[in-house]
Amino acid sequence: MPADNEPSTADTSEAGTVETRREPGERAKAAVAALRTAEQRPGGSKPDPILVADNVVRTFGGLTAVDVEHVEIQRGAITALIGPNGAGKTTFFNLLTGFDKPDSGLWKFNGDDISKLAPHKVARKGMVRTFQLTKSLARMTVLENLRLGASDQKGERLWASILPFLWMEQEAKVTERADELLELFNLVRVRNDYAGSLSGGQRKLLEMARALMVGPDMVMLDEPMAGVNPRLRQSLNEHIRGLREQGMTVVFVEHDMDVVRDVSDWVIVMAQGQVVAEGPPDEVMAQQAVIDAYLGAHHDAPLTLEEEEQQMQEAADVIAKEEEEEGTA
Ligand SMILES: Nc1ncnc2c1ncn2[C@@H]1O[C@H](COP(=O)(O)OP(=O)(O)OP(=O)(O)O)[C@@H](O)[C@H]1O
Repeated sequence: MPADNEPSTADTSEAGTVETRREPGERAKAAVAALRTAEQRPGGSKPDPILVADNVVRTFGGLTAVDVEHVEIQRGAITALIGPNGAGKTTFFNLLTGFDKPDSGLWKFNGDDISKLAPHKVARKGMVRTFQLTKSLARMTVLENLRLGASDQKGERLWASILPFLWMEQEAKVTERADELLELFNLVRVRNDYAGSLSGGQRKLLEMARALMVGPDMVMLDEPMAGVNPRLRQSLNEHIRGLREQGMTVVFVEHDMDVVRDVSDWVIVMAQGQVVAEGPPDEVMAQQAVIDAYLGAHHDAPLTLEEEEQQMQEAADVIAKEEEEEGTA
């Protein structure tokens, strides 16, 4: 966990374990408080940035999907990345986490240049992401999915072949960590169920839990609420805040402005590949230019997963009815 990676003043204090446990939460409060003094302009500097990106450009043929001159992410805070469809948010996520290659650009995480690293190496540095459409493997159990999330931690094939006892110890630790996360995300009951049998919301929780298997410093969530029913949304919100309380930095892409207002400490607005506004949620969302750019482009927003599922169900019902009528004709 990040709390273990970072220097802890409480470890050397006389306050003992209670103080040690409380410390990440206090660090989170300090990080959020420090943001109040941050510059409210695109590319503005942050008091304690964990990620700094410069001149990140990605083109697809003639289309410039991302053209970010400079952006900084405050350590220990929750930053929302918003913007109309096609603004470049997911592409920017893909670039930062090594899932796509830029035309140009340099970004540093915890001071290290990670701009040319493959995704698993980025994860080892402490930066992990989840995907807009969940990537959990349907034919594997929930526990197996989690264990897979840790598979980049060590060269386990090497351990397995040379030092089977150490490998088994590592395996036991991975399962222990998985069980902790199952508890935290209320997934204990479905531990041995196939991931494919989970609801949309439970899959989002699994995806988030899987990202945490490597003990990251920063988590990037791509549309964590998409396809999640309203009942589970509140619980997901709390989980996102919980990541901050544990000392993690969170960046998330979200279209639902209520969620953004509710969860984020800072908002970065992208449009046409560029960062066009930054600031605390209420201030940013009150800007007319942001409202126009955002709402204007949402008239033709794609369907949510729920809407898509509903449409598919309706289509299936129509087909079934037609087949039934053909059969009786
Ligand atoms: N692999 C690709 N090939 C060609 N064009 C792409 C590719 N990936 C993204 N794009 C284009 O780049 C632009 C930015 O897309 P991106 O998915 O990053 O936007 P976004 O802000 O995440 O949108 P949304 O909110 O709809 O997810 C869009 O015009 C998109 O069509």
